[in-house]
Formats: sequence, structure tokens, C-alpha cells
Amino acid sequence: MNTVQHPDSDVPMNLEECIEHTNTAKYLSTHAYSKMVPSFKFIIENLIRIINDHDHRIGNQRALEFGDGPCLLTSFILAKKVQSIRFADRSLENLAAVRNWINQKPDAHDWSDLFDRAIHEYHTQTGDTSAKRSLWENRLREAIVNGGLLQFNVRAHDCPVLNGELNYYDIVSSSMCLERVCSTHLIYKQTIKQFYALLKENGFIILMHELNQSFYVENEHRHPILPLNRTVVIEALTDAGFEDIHDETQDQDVDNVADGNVIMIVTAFKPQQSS
Ligand SMILES: C[S@@+](CC[C@H](N)C(=O)[O-])C[C@H]1O[C@@H](n2cnc3c(N)ncnc32)[C@H](O)[C@@H]1O
Repeated sequence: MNTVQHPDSDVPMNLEECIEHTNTAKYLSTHAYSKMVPSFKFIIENLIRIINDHDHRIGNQRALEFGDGPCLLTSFILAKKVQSIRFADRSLENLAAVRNWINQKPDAHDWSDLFDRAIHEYHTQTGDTSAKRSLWENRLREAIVNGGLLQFNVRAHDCPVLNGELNYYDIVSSSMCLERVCSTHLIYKQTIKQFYALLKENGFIILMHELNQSFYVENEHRHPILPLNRTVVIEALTDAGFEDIHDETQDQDVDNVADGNVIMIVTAFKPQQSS
């Protein structure tokens, strides 16, 4: 049986128990953004800019979304570019929510407001008003069907995602996940090295973090978070071998649910000629 460390203690708990901690509906209603919070504006503007700026350099075959359930915003923007998105998360409930959306089930989460905002930003930045939500959504559905939904536990021995085929992805993206699943900076840095190995030459990494965060509250449990800062993140990317590292940050308010006071988006390329 796969085991993981309980976030509040050193006692391993089994994967099924861990999944019970997920509350997808609550996450979607409170975090998946019925209103435009400042961090969302920041994320959308930057992701659209990133994809546009690097349109000719980033490959268009395969992306990995690492720990992204049940959120579809990043995948939606990546689907403008790539044909296949492997959508991996620990929680079966999160993955079921994504599958419901792909299958257009009546109870699927409605992402249209956020997707419209992404399309509006795309129009603003490019002047191209031909992008229609229905077509873009179809691309996203196709891309996730091509890449597959994958349940995994990053802390399990021989994690199938981190130990996947080398030099495989054009893009690896992970948002607000590593600070929850890596218990030390050393493990964080090792994980970034594993991302590096999964990328093709000239592959592109996109990381989003809340910086200086020490806890979050979910289902009335207070969970510790690995506090990350800009130096640790840039160092991890540099040590792994990435180049052309670029980051954007924005201050954000802390509250009693989470105390990360800065949101960071950082991107980098795996060099063309890796040694
Ligand atoms: C804060 S959510 C971030 C979701 C999304 N990426 C976003 O930016 O809103 C953290 C994600 O990490 C995933 N996760 C937590 N522990 C994990 C583990 N041990 N292995 C894989 N994924 C895990 C959760 O299921 C969840 O989807």
C-alpha cells in the first residue's frame, strides 16, 4: 500500500486516508474563483504573456500538469499550445471533477467565467479576436484525453510521474503543489531536478508558488507548508541546470486560511544541448 506522511505528524498514513482530506467541491467554490481576485488577474496576464512570448520556442506536443486537480485554468491556457496534457493529481475526487468537465456532465464545475477572462486577456495581448471559447474548450478536452488523467502520490516510493519517461515533455507545469508535498528544501530541489529530467531539450517549466507561506487551513485542519522564498526557487532551478529563468511576483494579502504573502510565477528552459 502507498503511504504518505501525515501533514501534521511524522506518522505515515495510507493513501486512501489522505484522499479523504480532499474536498473538491469546497476547493472549487472557495478557490476556483467565482470572483476575480487580484492573484487571478496576475496569473492570467502572466500565463497568456508567457505562452505568447515563447510561442516559437516551446514545443507543442506534450505537457504535464503536476498536482493541478481540480483546477483547469493553467491547462486551458496551455491547450492553446499543446496537443496533449497529462493531468496528474493525488486526489481521485479532483480527477473525477475534471473528468466530469471533459464529459460535459450537468454537475461539472462551470469554468466559463474564468476561461472568458483568459480569452479576453489573449485578445488584449495579441489583437487576435478569432479565439472562441467553445473551440478552445474542445482543444482542452482533446488535450487531456490525449494525455490522460493520472492518479499519483508524489511521496510514494517510485512515484510513476516523477519516474516517468525521460526527455518526454515539452512543458512541465505545477502550481501551489510542491510547497505542500515537499517537506524540506532539499526534497524541493530534488523534485525540480526530476522535472528537469522529464523535459525534452529546450523544454519549458512553469512553477507557481505562494512564497513565505507556513500553513494553510483545509477542512478545518491546519496543515504546515514548506516556506519557499525567491532565492530557494531560483537556486533550485539553477542547480537543476535550467537557463533563461524569469520570474514575476505580486504581493498578496494574508488571511487566516493561508499566510503566503507573495505569489510567484517562474519559468525556465532546459538547455538545448544538455550535458
Ligand atoms: C493547493 S492545491 C493546488 C491545485 C492547483 N494546482 C491550483 O493551483 O489551484 C494542491 C494540489 O496538490 C495535490 N497534492 C497534494 N498532495 C499530493 C501528493 N502527495 N501527491 C500528488 N499530489 C498531491 C492536491 O491533490 C492538490 O490538487
